[in-house]
Amino acid sequence: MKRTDEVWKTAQLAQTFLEGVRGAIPLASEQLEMMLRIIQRAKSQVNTVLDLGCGDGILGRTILTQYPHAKVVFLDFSEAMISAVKDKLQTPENNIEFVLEDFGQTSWVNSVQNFGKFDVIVSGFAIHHQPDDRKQEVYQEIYNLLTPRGIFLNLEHVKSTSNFGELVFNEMFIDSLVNYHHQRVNHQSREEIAQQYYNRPDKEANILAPVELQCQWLTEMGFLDVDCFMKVLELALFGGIKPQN
Ligand SMILES: C[S@@+](CC[C@H](N)C(=O)[O-])C[C@H]1O[C@@H](n2cnc3c(N)ncnc32)[C@H](O)[C@@H]1O
Repeated sequence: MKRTDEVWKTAQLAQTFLEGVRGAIPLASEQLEMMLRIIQRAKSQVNTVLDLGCGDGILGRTILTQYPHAKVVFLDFSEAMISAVKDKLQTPENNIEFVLEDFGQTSWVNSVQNFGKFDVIVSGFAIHHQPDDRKQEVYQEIYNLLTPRGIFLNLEHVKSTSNFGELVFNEMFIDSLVNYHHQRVNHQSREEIAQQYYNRPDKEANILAPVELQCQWLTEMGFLDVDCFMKVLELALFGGIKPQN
């Protein structure tokens, strides 16, 4: 099967996403707050973190604000994204690692194994580029990389269970893009922004799965306390905890 996710390796898409889309994601700050709240409740100590498909490292960098001494591994297969993390971290500490790797291939695990197991693994809007079989393998690989009681949280674009839900999601996202761009003195019309949204180069790379199904996979794999902790239409924060033994 032809891979559609590799469009993300281009510097142009990295720039478009980071400058024109990431900040427009509806309820983005609430999602980050919820992620931190769940991690804080699940873990009294966080020593090691993996941000899988990190982009500019927004998830890992948010965790660092609460756990500044944690070792954080930022993994992405786009060089442009890895340099964006480096720029945004400003003063890279010794405890930060960057890994240029493709988690679509099972070999990515070898590149992070030498950092030991992780207390927290987070991923944002990245795993949905994999076909469902590979998504499940990635979740199993994540499970194997966690410490006992380690937590996995996936902030993800998930599939609506109805066309109606998809329609409402698309409208909400376009409204959010319009507000975001108009605040930045980009006065494109709603129609132009909607056109760009429906024809975006990464659209074909989305292989969405319903959050209920993905939570079921995690439960069957052995994760505990599996839940969809937050969901607004197609944007969901879900995950689970690896058992002690
Ligand atoms: C939509 S962006 C999200 C970035 C970031 N996690 C966030 O929440 O803003 C998806 C990211 O996943 C990365 N990505 C997609 N597929 C990947 C793969 N197979 N291996 C490594 N990185 C991947 C892309 O390069 C991109 O940085």
